[in-house]
Amino acid sequence: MKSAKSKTRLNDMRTPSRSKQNLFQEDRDPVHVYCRLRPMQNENDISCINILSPTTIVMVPPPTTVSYRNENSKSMKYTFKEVFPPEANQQEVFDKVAFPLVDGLLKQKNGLLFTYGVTGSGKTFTMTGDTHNCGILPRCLNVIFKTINDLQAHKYVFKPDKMNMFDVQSEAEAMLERQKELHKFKSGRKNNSNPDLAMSNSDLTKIEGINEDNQYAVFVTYIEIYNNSVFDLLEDGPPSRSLSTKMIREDASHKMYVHSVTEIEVKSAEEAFEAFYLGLKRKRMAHTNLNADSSRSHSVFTIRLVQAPVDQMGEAVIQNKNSVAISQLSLVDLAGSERTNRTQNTGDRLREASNINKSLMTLRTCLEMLRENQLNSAKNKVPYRESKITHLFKSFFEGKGQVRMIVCANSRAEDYDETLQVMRFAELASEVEVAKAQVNDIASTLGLMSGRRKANRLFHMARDKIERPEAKELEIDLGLVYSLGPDFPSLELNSSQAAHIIKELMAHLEMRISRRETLKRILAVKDEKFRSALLDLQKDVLELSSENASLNAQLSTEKRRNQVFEERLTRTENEVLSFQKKLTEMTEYSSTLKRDLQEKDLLLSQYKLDKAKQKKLLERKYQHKMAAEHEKAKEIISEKERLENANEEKENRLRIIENALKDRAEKVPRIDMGAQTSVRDFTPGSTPRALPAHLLTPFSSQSKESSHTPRSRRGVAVANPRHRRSLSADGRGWVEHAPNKLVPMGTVMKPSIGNSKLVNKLTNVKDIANTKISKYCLISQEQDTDGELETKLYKGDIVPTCGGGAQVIFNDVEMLKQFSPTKDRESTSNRTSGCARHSGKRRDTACSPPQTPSTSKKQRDVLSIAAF
Ligand SMILES: Nc1ncnc2c1ncn2[C@@H]1O[C@H](COP(=O)(O)OP(=O)(O)OP(=O)(O)O)[C@@H](O)[C@H]1O
Repeated sequence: MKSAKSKTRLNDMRTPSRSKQNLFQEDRDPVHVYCRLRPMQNENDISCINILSPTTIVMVPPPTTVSYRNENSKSMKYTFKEVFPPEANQQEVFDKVAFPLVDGLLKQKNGLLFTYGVTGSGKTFTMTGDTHNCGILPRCLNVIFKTINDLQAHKYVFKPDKMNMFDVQSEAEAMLERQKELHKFKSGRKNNSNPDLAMSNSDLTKIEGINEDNQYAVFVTYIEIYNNSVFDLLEDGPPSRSLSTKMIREDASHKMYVHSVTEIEVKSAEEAFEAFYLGLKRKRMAHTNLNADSSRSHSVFTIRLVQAPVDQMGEAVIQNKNSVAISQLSLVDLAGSERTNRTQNTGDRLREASNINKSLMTLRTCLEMLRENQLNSAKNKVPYRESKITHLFKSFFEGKGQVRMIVCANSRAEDYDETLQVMRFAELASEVEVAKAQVNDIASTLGLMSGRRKANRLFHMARDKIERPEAKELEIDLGLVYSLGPDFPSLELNSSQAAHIIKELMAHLEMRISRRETLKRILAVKDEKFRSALLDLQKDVLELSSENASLNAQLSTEKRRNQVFEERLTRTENEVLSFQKKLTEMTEYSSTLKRDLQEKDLLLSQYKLDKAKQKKLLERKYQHKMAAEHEKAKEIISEKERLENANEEKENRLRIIENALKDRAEKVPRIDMGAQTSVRDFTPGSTPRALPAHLLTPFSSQSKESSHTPRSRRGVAVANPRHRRSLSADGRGWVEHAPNKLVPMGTVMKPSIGNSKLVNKLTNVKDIANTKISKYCLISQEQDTDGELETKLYKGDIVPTCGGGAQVIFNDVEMLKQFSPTKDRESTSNRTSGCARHSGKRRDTACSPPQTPSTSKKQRDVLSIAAF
């Protein structure tokens, strides 16, 4: 539904804003942006890009895309220099986009062409092509070599000086290098032709109007920018070797270049393409090592055309470095932009993707800044250095030349969101302007006439004609130049005037003799001159050769120094790079630590808040408890007073009974004194046999003692039958209540109750409201403050209640603890003072903890009364 709606809303379409201000100045050219749509992979795919005109497309957001949701389903219109439909072939694209750049290259203008787009949109196809459809790169090479075919300088006449410029070598030096190369060539060279890529043989276009008085040479470099590091793909060595990183530097004319990159001089399109394929193989190998594929890096193939005028004779290149003109065409296949969350990349792939996106982002920022500066005459610093690709492009955007961009797009719906970003980038790029290149006619500045090469060619043709066999028939009399005079007069003596003939002959001979003398003198003079000139020359030669030797020595010293400086510079640059890397890592690490610290601070403050809350809660609880304890204490004191009063009353009554018994005993005659035991003979622990059991309570002895000695709980406790273990489990019925499973402690003294009923839960009142059961014991195990396991037995009497239930009156607590005999004896002895020890293990009874008697009593009195 929504999709149909969006397709009908062409009214909503908007043309991207473009300020025309200052755009078409005479000396500036905008970046030409072309759009190429690739064919759909599947017939069923729905296209989201429609071509409105040869220069305009409309992007219709499919309903599944983020843009559809965020931007109110608006269709977007984008305008380009030209739009290539899916049916457009490689030749068309080359003719419209790259041919003008090649034309410029041959006429000393720099050019940059880059393909940009989402992964799989056809960038590599457009730039390189495949087996049957060769791309822009091979076509450019073809046209270049087709044009300069006869005008090429001999190999090694131009030699890179490693500072992005070229030296001009003499023919002899160049020949020497050629011979060296021939030797290398013989010793083994591999065929680098590629079965997957094709060179176009059909393209026989030749560019007209180039300077025929120049000699040309073509050099190629091939680099890739992977994870923001530059690698030389034509570096010497086997393809499997890992590549070293290169620096980007600025040359004397402020052009950016890759320092110490391998620059190969190529003499044919095939040779150039072979170099390209060698680099491609290297790239694939390097990426296989990194477990990645080719689209994960930006690759830059640069063609540098070097040209210099020939001399006056039209024969050889002028041996002057300043007369060399260099132009370059960089063909850039940018890595595909992609959304990392769509591709679900992780690890190395995620790092690659983020580096690609970062560099494309920097490119975008640079273009934005440039446009801003150009539109508002501002001087904002363009951040070229933030990424290697923009750093390398700096000379194109800031220098002079032509910049072309092909936006490759896949019209399928899945790519819509990313393609939209690409289109926005393209829109931005088309608003940037680049200064037009100016051509310098070096020959005219050197005062050379045009047509030198042509004249030289004609001269050679004429000489060839002269050297042909038919030319040998021509008679050229060189004898006249050095003759001693005219021919001899007639010597025939056949008349009377013979004397006259003799005179003439004599005169002729005298003239010849004098001429001979003159010639001899001239010869001698010339001979002398020649000799002295030869001597001078020899002297000069000697001087020059010694000078040459010293200059050579100086040169080699300088070269060595230069090399040392170069090495030092490279080392320093590497160090700077590694320091920068470290700095970035450390900055990242420090920001991670800061984040951690902040998180921990937050946690700590949260923890402190919680603690404060807890403390307040505990304080409130403590206050409530204390209040309750005060109340309880008051109740206990009053209960105690009541019990003491009752006790006193009982004692009084006992005393009365005792007195009465005494009186009776005195009155009754003694029958068997041995069988009777007097009350006075009662000692704690013994059982008076003659008295009724209910009278032989501790109270009797206690009361007796109390009349003589001050009351002491400790004394009582020793004799208290309740503290004897044998009585812990007397013959009465017990309810043993163990809510939790007991941990076996392996003690000698185990809580063991004979006549007992074991319950885990007290849910049934019949468990205790039973006439056979009168005692209750609650068993609990817990850790004490030292972490030792402590078993407590809370004992009490079961008293039936009037409602038919029962209540337990707790009256005793037994504790069982274990200590290691080796554990901190002193502290243990302090802690266990007043406690019994049994072969390293200790058993406490209810009064065992070091308490004052009153505290102990209090503890017993405080025992709660539980009703069931
Ligand atoms: N115009 C076209 N005509 C025919 N096939 C094409 C066209 N464009 C692209 N293709 C095919 O689409 C596939 C992907 O293209 P290509 O490798 O050029 O994409 P890419 O944009 O370079 O991707 P990456 O960024 O991942 O390198 C290739 O198989 C290519 O042959």
